[in-house]
Amino acid sequence: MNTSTSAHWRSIAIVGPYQSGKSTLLESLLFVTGAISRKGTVEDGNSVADGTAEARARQMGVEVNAAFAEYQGVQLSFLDCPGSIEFAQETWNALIGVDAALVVCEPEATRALIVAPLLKFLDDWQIPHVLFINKMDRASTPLKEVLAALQSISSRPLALRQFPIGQGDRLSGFIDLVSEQAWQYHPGGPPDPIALPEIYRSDELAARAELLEVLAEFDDHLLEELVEEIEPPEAEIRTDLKRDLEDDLIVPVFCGVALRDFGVRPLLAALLSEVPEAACSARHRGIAAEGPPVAQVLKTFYSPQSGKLSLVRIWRGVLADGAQINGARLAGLYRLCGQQQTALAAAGPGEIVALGRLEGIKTGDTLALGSQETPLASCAPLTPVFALAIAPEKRADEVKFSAAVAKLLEEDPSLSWQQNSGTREVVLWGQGEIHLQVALGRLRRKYNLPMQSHPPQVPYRETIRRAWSSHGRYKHQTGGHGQFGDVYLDIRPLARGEGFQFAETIVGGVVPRQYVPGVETGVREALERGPLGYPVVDVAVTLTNGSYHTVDSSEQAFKQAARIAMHEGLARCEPVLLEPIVELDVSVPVEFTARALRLLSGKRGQILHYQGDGERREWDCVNAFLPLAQMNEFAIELRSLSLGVGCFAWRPAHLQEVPEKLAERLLART
Ligand SMILES: Nc1nc2c(ncn2[C@@H]2O[C@H](COP(=O)(O)OP(=O)(O)OP(=O)(O)O)[C@@H](O)[C@H]2O)c(=O)[nH]1
Repeated sequence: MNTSTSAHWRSIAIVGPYQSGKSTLLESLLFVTGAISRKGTVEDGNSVADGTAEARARQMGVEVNAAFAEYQGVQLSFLDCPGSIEFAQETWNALIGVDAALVVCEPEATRALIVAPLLKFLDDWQIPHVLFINKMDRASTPLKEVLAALQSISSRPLALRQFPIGQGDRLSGFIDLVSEQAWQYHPGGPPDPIALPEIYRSDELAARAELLEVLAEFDDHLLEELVEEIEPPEAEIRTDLKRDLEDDLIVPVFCGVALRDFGVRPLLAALLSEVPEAACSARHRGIAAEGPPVAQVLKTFYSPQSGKLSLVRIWRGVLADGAQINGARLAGLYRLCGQQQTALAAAGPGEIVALGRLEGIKTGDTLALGSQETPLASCAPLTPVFALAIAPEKRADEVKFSAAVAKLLEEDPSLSWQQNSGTREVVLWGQGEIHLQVALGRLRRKYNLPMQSHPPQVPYRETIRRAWSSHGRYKHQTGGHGQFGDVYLDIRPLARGEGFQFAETIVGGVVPRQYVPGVETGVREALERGPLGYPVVDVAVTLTNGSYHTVDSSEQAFKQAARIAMHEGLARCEPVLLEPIVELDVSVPVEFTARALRLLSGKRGQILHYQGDGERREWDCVNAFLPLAQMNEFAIELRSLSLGVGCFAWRPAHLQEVPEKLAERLLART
């Protein structure tokens, strides 16, 4: 293998909505290229992409899978990415390291919107992409309508490359709109050339004219030819197609049936001839052609055979096993194809390989050999929106818990965890219930750490509505010298968010100075658990009076007296329950705005305002307050009402009184 030239490498991420057929398409691509001799299926759990137990159990992609094929002298790296929005971080991280994305979608106009977040990401990062409309054997909507729906969410013009012959279960072939050659699908082999059926002639001409018009937008010479009704040479069209994809100006569209390998060969041919070469992609990312090796980590994972592996895209130079990179020594360099690892001595620009045991290196990091390299842009971790309280099933496992969770988080940057001091729970945060259940499954399988989980407790607080002057006296006689403390405390509510204030207005030394800290400690301790059972906030306490005993008084005795005064006083101050409120920025397509607003209101949310999303046409951004207790359900229901594309960012806002009836119900449960 020649590792010094990038001309023979193409790396392609296979992305698209949940269950659109990405893994099936990968299987077909590997079969057609001869990388595998027998096709597996997702249902049987034996496809290349069904590597992990979690993916097999759920029959869905839950992480990026790398595969490799060599075809017509070109080495192809494929990254099959999960489609579920809950695993979007995996997909985003992988996308920044490829030459192009192959977006697989279904032939349904009503579901085109699901592709919108993906297309936005590709546009934002200027990643060239090709669309493959899969499952054409099930298409019931005319292709024209599907294309119109997809065009409405793509900022780049779509360039249809094939016109299907037949529809749905009558699909029999396609017409290549560049060569105008018609092909008949041939189950189990390449398509056969056929004469262009006359009944398709006018549709074909119209579709071809549209393709040429799209290309002419970026080529004045072609435009002149079209105006003068000169038939452009095929070579000119092909040159335009290659250049326009390289420059991310157009989105070529192919269609087929991945399950039956229909349309996969012409797609492959276009990938080979039109996807930018590795050096071209590096140039677009601003990486100079000359210089020491540079690579970027697209994914981190732990494998039973090799320990920590970092899947990297090599942008420049050659990496050799054993080399020093970012202060760590490369211990193993592998090409991946599903679960198969092939050890290599070195790998060159354009390749996607796994590097062994790069301690201290994380996903997104830039690896540079030699001089200081400016870090390449990487994806920020997604805001976690769903939480579960977790604990090892067996107490004895608590020791290995932290190390295992640290590895889990290294593998998946969209997870995070926190020890909630108020509720004493360990809370795992992620992108949704399936995401967290997959993470827990991984803890069980990889680290032999069975976990239990449940919805986290809400860190309620309490406060008081009215002031009270309270008296506490602690007097204790135990044989020798006794304990005596006596205090008068004014307890009053503070405005929300003001926390706690302590003051004293003692005159005449009725409580000696050295005992005042004891009083404050007693007050603070009493506030840790108020009459309703939760920490008390937004309270001011003033020590106004008291008395002492020259022998029996101590700081400890005054602390006890303060606790007594607080416990008795707080109960008379009309304690009320407070709940944490978060502020949300919800993004939804305009057709779902009304339902999102209703969902927020139905969950006790308070809508602050909403307006058009500055970044996306036909999307709204709703700003609202929502009780934290409702956030898990909100995350699930928002997705389900918006074809999975509605999303939100959030931040803690403030505490707010729980409505009386609800508070009664909550308190009755505790
Ligand atoms: N009829 C038909 N079914 C297909 C085709 N391609 C895939 N499927 C089926 O669609 C389902 C989903 O296919 P997958 O390949 O797992 O889809 P995926 O996009 O990889 O799924 P995720 O990674 O979970 O998003 C499976 O039942 C496939 O058999 C196709 O061309 N035609």
